[in-house]
Amino acid sequence: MEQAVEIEGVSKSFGKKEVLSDISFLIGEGMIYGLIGPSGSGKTTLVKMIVGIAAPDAGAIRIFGVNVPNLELLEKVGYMAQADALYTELTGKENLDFFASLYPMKNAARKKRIAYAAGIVNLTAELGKRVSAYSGGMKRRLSLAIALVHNPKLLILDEPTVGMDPELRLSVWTELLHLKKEHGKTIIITTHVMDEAERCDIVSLVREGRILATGTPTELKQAYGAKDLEEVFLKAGRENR
Ligand SMILES: Nc1ncnc2c1ncn2[C@@H]1O[C@H](COP(=O)(O)OP(=O)(O)OP(=O)(O)O)[C@@H](O)[C@H]1O
Repeated sequence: MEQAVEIEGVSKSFGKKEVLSDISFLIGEGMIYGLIGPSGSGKTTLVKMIVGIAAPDAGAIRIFGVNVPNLELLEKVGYMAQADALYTELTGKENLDFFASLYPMKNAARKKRIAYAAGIVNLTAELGKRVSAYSGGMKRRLSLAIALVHNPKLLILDEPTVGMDPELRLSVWTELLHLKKEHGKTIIITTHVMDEAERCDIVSLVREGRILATGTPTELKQAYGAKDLEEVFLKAGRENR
């Protein structure tokens, strides 16, 4: 299997506080890879370094064999940050148009991608409204559509379903699974929600800047004799104290 992402010995400190400590792992192409961990464990910092918007103090990250950061990767990566970066005075459609225009796409293709991305997050009917009138969940949905709009090979989603109702969460997950299965996309997702972690092919449990354990949800549950990933997390955490 080709590696979509290679992370080698990555560390990061803010001042005296080490928030990531010698992290290494590989993400195979076509995987849904979950980074699971409590608030403050370092998931967002790690994700920002994979995207190339923060630099590690030590170590290296490669995406599709290319060292991060590299402009060549912009087209290949879709990133949904935890805080929505939207133009609130513009409509949803104008936001999508703007972000899509940053990538080389013909007009007709751009329109098609915008319609597709808006449909996935069930925002088609609201695209004409200004974002300042959107709810928190709608903003999250628009951010996800923006991450998808240029048809990237690698999607990096930082807590994408926060603020979404269960029905929409389910439909987003259905679409993520479809993107993986039918289009071979690689998806990295951070979450606190354990039933979302269960849907990932591989999960890494992150705590205090370290990876406690990595495996398929089934492997992890077997290895720790646990009934669910929550229990795996608790047991792995105790072992590492
Ligand atoms: N720019 C920064 N300056 C100083 N400290 C930071 C900065 N960014 C993150 N941190 C610290 O790094 C640690 C890890 O934060 P990070 O946001 O990566 O965690 P997280 O696992 O994504 O948490 P959450 O799920 O709440 O977003 C925290 O202690 C945080 O306070």
